[in-house]
Amino acid sequence: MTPEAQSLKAAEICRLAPVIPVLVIDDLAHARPLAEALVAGGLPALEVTLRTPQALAAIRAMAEVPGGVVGAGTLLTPADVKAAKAAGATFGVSPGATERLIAACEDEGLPLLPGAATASEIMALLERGYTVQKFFPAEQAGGAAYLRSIGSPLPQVGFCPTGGISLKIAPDYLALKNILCVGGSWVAPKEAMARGEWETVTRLAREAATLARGA
Ligand SMILES: O=C(O)C(=O)C[C@H](O)[C@H](O)COP(=O)(O)O
Repeated sequence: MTPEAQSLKAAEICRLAPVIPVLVIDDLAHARPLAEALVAGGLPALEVTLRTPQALAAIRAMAEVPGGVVGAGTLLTPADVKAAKAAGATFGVSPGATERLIAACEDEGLPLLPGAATASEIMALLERGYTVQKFFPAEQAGGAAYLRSIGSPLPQVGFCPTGGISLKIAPDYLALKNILCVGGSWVAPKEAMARGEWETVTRLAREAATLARGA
C-alpha cells in the first residue's frame, strides 16, 4: 500500500465520526458489548490500544460487530503491525512514527495514522507521503491553538489530535480546518465498563457523535 493510499484510507476512517474512541480493554468480556454500545451511539471507528494482554483478542471480538471499523492503537513495532492485522484490525494508530513501523504497515496493507507532535515530525511524515496524521499528546503538546498555528505553513496536513481531549474541549479542535476528527478515551469510562453500564457508553458516544465539525 502506498503512503498516498494509506492517507486516503486514514482520512476516510477519520471522517466516519467526529470522535474515535481510544479503548484500553482490561477484560475480554467487555470487548463485544463495548463495541456494540459505541457503534449504537454513532461512533463506528474504534481504536483498541495494544496495551493490555487482552487487546488482540478484543480486536478479534470487536471486528465481528456489525457496523464497527476496528483499529489497533499503540502500534510500536513491525511485530505489533503483523499481530494487529492478523487479529482483524483494519487500521493502525501509533503515538509517533518510525521508518520500520511505517514500512511494516505499507507492506502489510494496514492503513496507518502515524503520530507527530512537532513541525519537523509533521514535515518528515509529509515528505514520506503521509497527509493524515495523529497529533499526540494533543493537549500537552500545545492543544488546539498549536494546531491552528501549524495549519498556516502546513495546511495540507489533516490531523486527528489525541491525548487529554474531553467532550468539553473537543469543539475547540473540531472547529479548525485542519482537523478531521479527535481521539479520546472519555466515551468509555473504566467505571462504567467495570459495572457493565453499556447504556452510559452509548449515551456518551451519542453526545460525541453529534459534535459539530467546522471544516
Ligand atoms: O496508545 C496510544 O496509541 C496513544 O497514543 C495514547 C492515546 O491516544 C491516549 O492515551 C488517549 O487517551 P486520553 O488522553 O485519555 O483521551
